[in-house]
Amino acid sequence: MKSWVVGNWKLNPASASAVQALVDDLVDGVDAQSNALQSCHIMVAPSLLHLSQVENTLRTKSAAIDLACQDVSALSAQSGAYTGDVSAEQLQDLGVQWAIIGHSERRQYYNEDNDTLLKKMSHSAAQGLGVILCIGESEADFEAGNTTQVLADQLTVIADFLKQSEAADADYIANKLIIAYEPVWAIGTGKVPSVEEVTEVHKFIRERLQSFDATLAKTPVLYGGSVKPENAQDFAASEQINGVLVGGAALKADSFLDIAKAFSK
Ligand SMILES: O=C(CO)COP(=O)(O)O
Repeated sequence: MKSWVVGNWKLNPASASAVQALVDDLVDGVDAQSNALQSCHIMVAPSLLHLSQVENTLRTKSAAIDLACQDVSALSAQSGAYTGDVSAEQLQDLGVQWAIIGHSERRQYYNEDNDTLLKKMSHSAAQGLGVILCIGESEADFEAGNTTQVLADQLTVIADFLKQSEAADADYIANKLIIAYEPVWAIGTGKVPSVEEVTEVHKFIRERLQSFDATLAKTPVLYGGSVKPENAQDFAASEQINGVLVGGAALKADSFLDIAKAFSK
């Protein structure tokens, strides 16, 4: 299975010129190192404001980089009277292939819960937009030994989605779903769980997914939280870790592509 290395740019960079410099560096880097990167899917998720600019560059320079948005409307799959929202249909029309949903920062600052995420997932599926569902426990839950309980609850979004979806969605479920395990306490902190801990958690996630539907046995499960070029090799060594969701280290083309090389095995 090809690995996935996804850069979540969050609310960065601050200017369109800095976005352009980053995407240009990425495209040049991917082109120059295409052999070293061939067994790795590379994806970036710029802010909504910069999606169009990045899409334009990726299309015209034809780099092998997928495009994701960091969020999608829960209110409608199409256009409508929803001030401030961006729909799955609009994103798909722009050439965006994936939506990140359920990131812990959105759960924390926008109170996104399982009901909201089920709507976001359903709208994405209706428009053929792939979904990267982020899950992860807080530090308090980690300390209390509640990790698997928290993850099991967050994964019910998938079970609920499957219950309401039709047989026609089988292809979507098999090819357009990615899970990203991001322990909240590891995001932006420099603290990382051990590879063994992540491996165990990923096994648990995979078992849960398979209990929902056998086709989910092959769903990629990524790790996220303080991934850097210095630790990427360690995570890449685990068969259970199918790639990474990178924040801070994705904001420089060199460090992001060094991580991608570690996963291109
Ligand atoms: O939240 C993350 C990616 O979605 C991880 O962020 P950092 O890599 O900056 O810890």
